[in-house]
Amino acid sequence: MNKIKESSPVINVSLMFTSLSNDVICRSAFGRKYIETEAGKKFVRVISEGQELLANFSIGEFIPWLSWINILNGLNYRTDTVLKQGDKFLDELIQERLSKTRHERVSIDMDGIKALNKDVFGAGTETTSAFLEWTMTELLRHPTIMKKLQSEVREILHDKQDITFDDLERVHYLKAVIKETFRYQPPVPLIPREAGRDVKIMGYDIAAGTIVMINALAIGRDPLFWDEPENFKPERFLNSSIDFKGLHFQHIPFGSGRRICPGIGFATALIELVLANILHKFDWELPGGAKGEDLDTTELRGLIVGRKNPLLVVAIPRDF
Ligand code: HEM
Repeated sequence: MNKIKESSPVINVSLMFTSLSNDVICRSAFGRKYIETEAGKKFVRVISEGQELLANFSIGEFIPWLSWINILNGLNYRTDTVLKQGDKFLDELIQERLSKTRHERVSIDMDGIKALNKDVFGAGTETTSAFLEWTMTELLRHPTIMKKLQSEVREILHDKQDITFDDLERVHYLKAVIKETFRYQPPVPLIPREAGRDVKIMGYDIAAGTIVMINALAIGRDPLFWDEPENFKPERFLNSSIDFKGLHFQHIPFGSGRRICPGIGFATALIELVLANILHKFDWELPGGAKGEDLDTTELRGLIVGRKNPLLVVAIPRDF
């Protein structure tokens, strides 16, 4: 909150959300912040490039005898470089931690530790910051919803500075806004699955081993399940039991089944806390009196879909 106050009136909130989720995940996964170090910044770039590469079309995966194309177009080289750079950062980090910690009953090898760290960092940072970006985008595009949400948060929190998890039990409209953003703009729109055996789904034969993409974005905007799906309307969740915890298949921003996102509780707590804080303590406007409806909403291409262009906003601190 202090960083927002100290920054110039126009804030790049995209950058702010990225460094915030990096800090929180690094402290949980690695035990300390890394974003301010050169190595940490490089690792963030490596993870971003890794996400971008994952979204690339790799012809060799679909037509194995054409996999030489991945050599010619540089895909193999880029993938190899990214993997090596990520490995180097984690090697150094783990060695540093091992030298400082007493490790008596360690039953996990280096590759295991690295894989877990990569999983948590890769899956937890960009998803969370992309989600926060989209929530602020939609709130700025819908000033009435922003006002209603701020009224709720401020009525419940009064002049309280430190928001606790107990306070978050009572912010029902905030929870509805979060569910609606997940429906309207899920940070992971496509969820991959591999068919474990030959199956027939809705008349289609799917052979064992086929990769199937489940389109969470399209499901979230399907008029079969949702009223006015193209409108951002958090009220739809106020008297509804529909949640995103994997039991309601029309709303699956975290996936579902045995591979559902294990960070769902972590992410939800973080998102609620961040949004309650920034909406309680600041008013938000677009620079130069720009109107919300004109706000650019171009998406970044990738496995995790955030905004293509950073979100620039004016933050006005509230007097308590
Ligand atoms: C807004 C935030 C987040 C969203 C939208 C999100 C979404 C997802 C989705 C859709 C999947 C694939 C699930 C499936 O295949 O059914 C996934 C997997 C995963 N997520 Fe998240 N996630 C978020 C935050 C986090 C956080 C904060 C962490 C860790 C602290 C995390 C850790 C993971 C891991 C490790 C996997 C892989 C699980 C596996 O393959 O078994 N995620 N996430």
